[in-house]
Amino acid sequence: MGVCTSSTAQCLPRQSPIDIQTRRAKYDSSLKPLFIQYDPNTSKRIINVGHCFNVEFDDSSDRSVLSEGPLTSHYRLRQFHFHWGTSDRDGSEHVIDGQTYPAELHIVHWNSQRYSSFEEATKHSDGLAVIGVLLKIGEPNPVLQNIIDNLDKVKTKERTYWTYLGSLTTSPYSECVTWVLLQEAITISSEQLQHFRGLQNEDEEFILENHRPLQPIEKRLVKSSCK
Ligand SMILES: NS(=O)(=O)c1cc(F)cc(F)c1
Ligand SMILES: [Zn+2]
Repeated sequence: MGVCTSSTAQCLPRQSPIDIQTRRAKYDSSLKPLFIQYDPNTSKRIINVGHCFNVEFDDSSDRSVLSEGPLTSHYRLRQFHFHWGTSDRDGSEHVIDGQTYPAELHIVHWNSQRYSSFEEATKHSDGLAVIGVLLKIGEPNPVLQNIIDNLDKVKTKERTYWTYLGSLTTSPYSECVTWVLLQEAITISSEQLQHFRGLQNEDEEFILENHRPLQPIEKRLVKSSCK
């Protein structure tokens, strides 16, 4: 069945982002640790896509992959990007117990085990896996400063996470994403974050914010990898 890009009779909508109500998240002992293997040499370029900037990767082979966790296939790294707000008070897309964060990193992967391309994968309910990392204001983050060369430092040890079935948070909002939201935020300084708001879109207007409003959780269950 193809994915829904809006609520239709056949399927309850599974839109993103959502408010993660941690007390309602259910511990699932079958959830395995994430397996993240990134080769920084697969990074290609930074491109301004109008509403944000994407750091793109060479996804012509499985050199940078995500598997395990809630996933039953291996997913190939495609790009990462950020969402932010007009001030440090909000900007993240996901919200934790009603708490917004100043920004959110999305590391986008597509199911290269089952599909032949990113574009094809977005048409299927198990097509993408996006790691969401919340950013909080704190010390300047050297990794963010050089995130391209240090992507593998973003992965790492036993990270605990929430996971749920959702969608792209920008048009066409395809319901093709298994979301894996890390429970530990990383820091970014207010000055580093200010650089994001200096980006301009195709009309040379500053991109002051680019986060989508919260979407209804409907009947979905958020699972947690830890008690
Ligand atoms: N923001 S998001 O991670 O859901 C996303 C990822 C993507 F590859 C394409 C999109 F349009 C949106
Ligand atoms: Zn995103």
